[in-house]
Order: sequence, then structure tokens, then C-alpha cells
Amino acid sequence: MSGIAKASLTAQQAAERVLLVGVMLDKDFPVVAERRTTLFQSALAEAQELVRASGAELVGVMPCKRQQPDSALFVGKGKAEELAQQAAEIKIDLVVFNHALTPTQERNLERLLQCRVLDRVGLILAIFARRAHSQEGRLQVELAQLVHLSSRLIRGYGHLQSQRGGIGLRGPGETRLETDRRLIRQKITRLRQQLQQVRRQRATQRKSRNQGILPAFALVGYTNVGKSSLFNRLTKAQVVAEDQLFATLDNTVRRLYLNDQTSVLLSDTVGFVRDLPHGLVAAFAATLEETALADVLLHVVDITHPEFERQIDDVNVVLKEINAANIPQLIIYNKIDKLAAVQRPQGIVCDARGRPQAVYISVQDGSGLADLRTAMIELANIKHVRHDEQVGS
Ligand SMILES: Nc1nc2c(ncn2[C@@H]2O[C@H](COP(=O)(O)OP(=O)(O)OP(=O)(O)O)[C@@H](O)[C@H]2O)c(=O)[nH]1
Ligand SMILES: [Mg+2]
Repeated sequence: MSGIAKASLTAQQAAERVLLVGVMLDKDFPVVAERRTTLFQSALAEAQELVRASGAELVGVMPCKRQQPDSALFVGKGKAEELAQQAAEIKIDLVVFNHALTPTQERNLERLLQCRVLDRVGLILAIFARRAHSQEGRLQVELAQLVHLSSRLIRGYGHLQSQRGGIGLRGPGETRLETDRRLIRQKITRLRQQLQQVRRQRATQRKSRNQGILPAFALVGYTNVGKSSLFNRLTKAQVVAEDQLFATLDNTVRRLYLNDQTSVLLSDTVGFVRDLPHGLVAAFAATLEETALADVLLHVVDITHPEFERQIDDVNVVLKEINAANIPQLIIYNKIDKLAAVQRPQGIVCDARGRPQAVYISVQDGSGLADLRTAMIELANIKHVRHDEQVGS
């Protein structure tokens, strides 16, 4: 029996009340039973963090199991009815599915549950909308939301009894008038133009800032691994570092002095997450440009996360999408303070050519940071092929 597990409440006032649904599907977790449960639970835990990061109040979690998604409702009819009952009983504003739903499934579910339904893509978009602060970041999120919305426009929102603003609805979805396709297309075009302009300004700024002299290092990694904490520790900057997914959405670049001869540019970027919506990756291309133009990627990994290897793969998938797959990487295994002393790895791991490949650190207690600096100095002094834009013309 799945039942409703009580989840901790966030203190936010008038936050939307969310019920989270996670389905253990055969295709997503095609492994032996024991490992399967662990994987599923860690996916569900991540989804809870995502809900928390969206500013909603998580009132319940409903895990369930299916061989494959139902084409009409994603879950089975019986489960959907159980959901509808729960949603009414505990006064749910929004049901979040930790999966990608088709527009049809979303519409059918909203009808049956009589409340709004958001899928994983919509949820991630909503978080990005809350967190983007720069003009460019905001434009990018709005663009991604509109693109996501336009694929769902066929439904309208008429099937919902009451309509008010809320998670995933702020911004482009807030007025019904705008659910006109033509208007949305116009708006998308306008946003693209605005973005282009912002990007031109950025390119000019970047050139005057660097002129291709300093090697550029970019921090990348799954969300919540400690990129900003490391950035702050290395540069003594004050970037928000929080135990929250997607704490960082806007890029920050600082000059970092590694020793008397060597200084580099270091940038902190948005964290990655599994199933990062494609449209969003594209929309954030400008933010990620800093990453794509880097000479070296510092790929930060939370070595204590049960899924850290899969997170490394997920990050590499996104890096490929933004044409950053061929940039040399230094893997930084972080949070070793959380490992038992006897299993705490240390030192610099090198590849066959003797180039640093991985280091083990703890931003928290500072161990391994000297190794990291050594590795960075070595990498900074290797001649890297430069990208056109940074050489400048
Ligand atoms: N135990 C431990 N916790 C750490 C360490 N480094 C960072 N953290 C914690 O991990 C959490 C996430 O840190 P952030 O620096 O915000 O992570 P991030 O990768 O920038 O996350 P996003 O910006 O959300 O992608 C915070 O609660 C940090 O205090 C470490 O070495 N050890
Ligand atoms: Mg961060």
C-alpha cells in the first residue's frame, strides 16, 4: 500500500499545497529489486527537494508502481481516483508528477483531480523562474516557459474550475488572454530579439574583461554538490550557497590568483539536474556560454551522494548538448568530510600523460584544497586551443 507519507512543511505563508507523485516504472529502474528501491527513493527525494525549491508546501508524497505509463492518465485509473480523493481531502492546490507528462495526460489528470497538475519539466521551469535574477536569466526562463506552454496550448485552462496564479503559472501563463498561439509566437520572437541584444552586450563585456589572456575555468556539476561553496572558498566571494537545488542561476566570474605567476578566471554556474528540459538548456545557452568557452571545466561531484556516478553522466549529457564535451575536465570529488576517516581518498589522480584528472576535497574542512590548487596550476599552464571569441578580433 502506498498511502500518503507525511512530509515536512515549509513555513512559507500561503504557499501552494503540493502532492507529489512518483511512479516506479520498469524502464526507469531496470535493475535488481533491492537496488531498484534505493534508486527510486533517491529520485523521489530529489523531487521533494525540487518541490521545496519551487517555494511550494509539500503536503504529501504518493509513491506507486507500474510496468509502464498509462497513455491517458500516466497512472492507473484506480490510482488516479485515489489521488483525486486525497487531493480533495487534504486540500491540494497542485499535484506534481516526477515525470514528463504528455499534454493529454496533463489535461486528463487535471479534469479528474480537479486541481492543477505539473510535470517535472514544468516544475524545473517554475524553479528557474523564481531564481533567475539577471535580466538575461529572466528573459531566458520566460522564453523557455513560453516554448513549453505553446506545446500545451491546445488544452486551454477552461477545464479547471478556479484559476489563480501559482507555481509554474507566474510569468507567461498568468493571463488567459495570452493562451492565444499567435500572441505567444509574437512574444517568443520578441524575447529572442531582446536576448540577442543582451548577448551581444555580454560578448563585448567578456572580450574587454579577458581578451583571451587568462585561462578560463568554469565550475560545473549537478545541483547542490558544492560549486558555489567552492567558488566562495577559492575567491573569497559571497555567492549564495544553500542546501537547496538551483541556488545559483546567474553566472558569476572572478579572477583567482593561484600563485605568484598564475591567475585564472573562475566562473560559477547553474547546477545541472536529470531531465533538464531541452528547451531550457537551449534558452540558457548564453549563461552556459561561459561554460562552453572555458579552457578547463572543474566538474564538482558530491562523492557522498548515492547516485554520484549517474549524476556525472547526467552532467556530461548536458555538456554535450552545449558543445562543451571536449573541454578538458578536472573531476573534483567534494564532501569527503562526510566519509568515514578510513575510506577518505586523497591526492591528485593523473591520466596517462600525467595531467591531473581528479582530486578529493572538502570545501567544509578545507582538506585537499592545496591539491586542487596544484592541479589547477598545472592545467592552467597547459596550452589550450582557444575559442575564436576569446581571442577577440
Ligand atoms: N559536508 C559538506 N557539505 C558541503 C561541502 N561543500 C558544500 N557543502 C554543502 O552543500 C550544500 C550545497 O552547496 P552549494 O555550494 O550551494 O552547491 P551548488 O553546487 O552551488 O548548488 P546549486 O547552485 O544549487 O547548483 C550546502 O548546504 C553546502 O553547505 C563539503 O565539503 N562538505
Ligand atoms: Mg550554486
